[in-house]
Amino acid sequence: MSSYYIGEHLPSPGSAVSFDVLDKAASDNYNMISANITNINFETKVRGLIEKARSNGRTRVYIPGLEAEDVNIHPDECIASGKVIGVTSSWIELDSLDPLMASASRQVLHHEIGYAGFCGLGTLLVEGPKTAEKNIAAYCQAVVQGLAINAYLHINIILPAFGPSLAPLEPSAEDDAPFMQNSGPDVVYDEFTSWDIWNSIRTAARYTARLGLALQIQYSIPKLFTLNRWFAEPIRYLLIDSSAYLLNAKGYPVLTPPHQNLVRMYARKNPYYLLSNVRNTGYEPEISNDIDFPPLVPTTTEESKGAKQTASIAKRRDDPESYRKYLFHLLTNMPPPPPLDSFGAGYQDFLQSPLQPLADNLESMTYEVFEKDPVKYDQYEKAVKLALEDMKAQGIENICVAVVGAGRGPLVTRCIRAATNASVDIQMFAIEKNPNAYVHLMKMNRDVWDDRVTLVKTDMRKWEPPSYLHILVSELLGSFADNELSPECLDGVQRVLHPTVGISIPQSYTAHFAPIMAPKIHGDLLARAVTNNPTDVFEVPYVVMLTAIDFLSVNLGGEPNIHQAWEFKHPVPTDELEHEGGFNDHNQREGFAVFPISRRGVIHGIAGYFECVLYQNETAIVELSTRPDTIDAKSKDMISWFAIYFPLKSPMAVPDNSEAQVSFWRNTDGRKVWYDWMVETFGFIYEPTGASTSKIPSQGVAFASDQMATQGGFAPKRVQIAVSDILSSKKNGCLM
Ligand SMILES: C[S@@+](CC[C@H](N)C(=O)[O-])C[C@H]1O[C@@H](n2cnc3c(N)ncnc32)[C@H](O)[C@@H]1O
Repeated sequence: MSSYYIGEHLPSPGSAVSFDVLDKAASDNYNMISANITNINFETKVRGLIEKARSNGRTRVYIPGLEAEDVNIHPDECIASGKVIGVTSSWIELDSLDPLMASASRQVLHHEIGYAGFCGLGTLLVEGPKTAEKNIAAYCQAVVQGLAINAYLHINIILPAFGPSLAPLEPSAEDDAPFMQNSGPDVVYDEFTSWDIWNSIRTAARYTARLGLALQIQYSIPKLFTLNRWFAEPIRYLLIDSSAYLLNAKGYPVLTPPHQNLVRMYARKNPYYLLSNVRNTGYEPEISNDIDFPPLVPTTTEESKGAKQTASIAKRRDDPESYRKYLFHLLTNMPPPPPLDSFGAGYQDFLQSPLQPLADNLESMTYEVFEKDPVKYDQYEKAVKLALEDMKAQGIENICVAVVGAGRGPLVTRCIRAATNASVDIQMFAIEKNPNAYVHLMKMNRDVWDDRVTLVKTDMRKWEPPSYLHILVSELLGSFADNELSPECLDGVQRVLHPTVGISIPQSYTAHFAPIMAPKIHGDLLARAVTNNPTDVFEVPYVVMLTAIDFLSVNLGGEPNIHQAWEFKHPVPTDELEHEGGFNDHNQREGFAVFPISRRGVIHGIAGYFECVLYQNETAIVELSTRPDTIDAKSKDMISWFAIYFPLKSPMAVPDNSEAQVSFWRNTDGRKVWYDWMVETFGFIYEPTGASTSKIPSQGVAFASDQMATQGGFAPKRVQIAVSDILSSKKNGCLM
């Protein structure tokens, strides 16, 4: 059984929901229908009341509650079947600048929400504002009030994926009205206009999980950066209009390659699919100058209705099922997901506290999860083999290798295999402080390693080996490299390493960061902060499989800008380790970076990653990476680590062509380790040259600013927009 739910969107206010309607959709194999809650009768009644109030010179109107003749649905078996999604009236204008229309619309919406809840509907679709020109605040307020009417109902706002399609076609009569003076300067409609509207609504609704998106897909679809932006949002429904389809040579509806990519991309979010205008579409042959590829914007509204024709097909049969069939075919024939997606299924955007393997003893199941990684252990084996070959070439004999923090022993197995493959005899040690894992190591030694491994149950920092070690192999890395205290542990065991030829695998590791939009995670944290101390919620990092996110700073190729925060190298020079009065201060670090942001958005927090050099010689390097832009080159398909996320308490909006400066600190007092982080945002104003010569910082990619400076006689001046708190995980730091 497939888990794709495809329904038929029936937005006509005329049709009452009955088993006949459901049967009709079911006979075309649709899993559900969406239908208007109220009918044309109700619309006519309300419009009459508005006009009456207007002619009486009133600015308020009272809309009485619903009556039996006003509604399409009743609390019956149809609704109980769970196959009906309610749609509120699309003719209302919650954002109208006409107070009569706005107030009537709000009352209609609230009557419909109340009645939908009474009937037992769990989900509603609510038409979004029709343009961005009007009173978005009034729209937001009506929706937020609506959410409070029924605590269980989920509301999904219908918005087009393609922002410019919201631009008003012609000035409406209302535009002459005196209240127009409140509407401010003209709205520029661009790719993000629709997202701007959504951002206002969900911000006003405090990121509640009960508010989602029904994203409309039409013939014109946005560019990849806009699709990426929507991907970060809660797309619960994909509303695909028949106008998005073309007809193939046989007269069947198919989606264009860009539409197919869109569907495949959003399938990862598991939305419900609703197909609209698939019945009685009555296509006529039309001008076919755009038959091979869709234009970006339909030239007339007519063109956006109904499927496009190929030149060879005059008329398509009336076949509503064909739309569903095609979509189903597309969904069920997608390429298999990448390994991390299958491995992390169910963990997308799920917040976990980072492990503390030093302070806590891990359970077998946790080790078992690590051991499923198809790449990490191969990389370690390669690194150990290279190191052994290099030592052999230098004539070093009686090589001693220790895995420090051996867990259940997978790295020990790999070291033994590397030695066999490098034809080097080694003396093997396995050090583990977790007494339970140690039992498993004993079993492994007996059953797998022929008792050839010397096992020691101790904290590596206290280990006293019989002789110097040539190679210390460890895997103590967290999602931000050093956050599970690898530096502190390796410093403590470094004294056992051979002073001249001893090496550590890994040799070095680096922490990396980037500001991101993560509205889902922010919503989850807000919900947690209702019952928990906000410091414990917002001032701690989380390990998370970041999915519903958007990188706000990208390079010209669309790749995220991610910067290195700092590096640790092992072994550490002895004078650094042993200086007077040291309290682990050599493991303090700080780093900052400037991220140019060309397209507006909201910073919710900082994503963290790591890179690691396991072993490098003059000709080869073996590395690990969790950075989305380098993982494929360095350790493709590695799944052991999700990213780390450092939240901001208050989201920071950033305009087009701005910058975010992110600062990070790794702190320690000799007892524990913690991080501080802070974000500053900057915009640019332009002053005539001569008035100011303030220079944009070099990392700040000069956007329009440098061009203006040279071409138009203006110099850019960097001005601060906002500053976050300094957030600190000190209270919840890692014990050394
Ligand atoms: C992330 S696990 C890796 C386990 C195993 N090497 C693997 O790759 O599957 C880290 C291991 O190091 C151990 N460990 C952490 N700090 C230690 C210390 N100071 N001394 C000894 N073992 C330690 C933990 O108990 C844990 O078993």
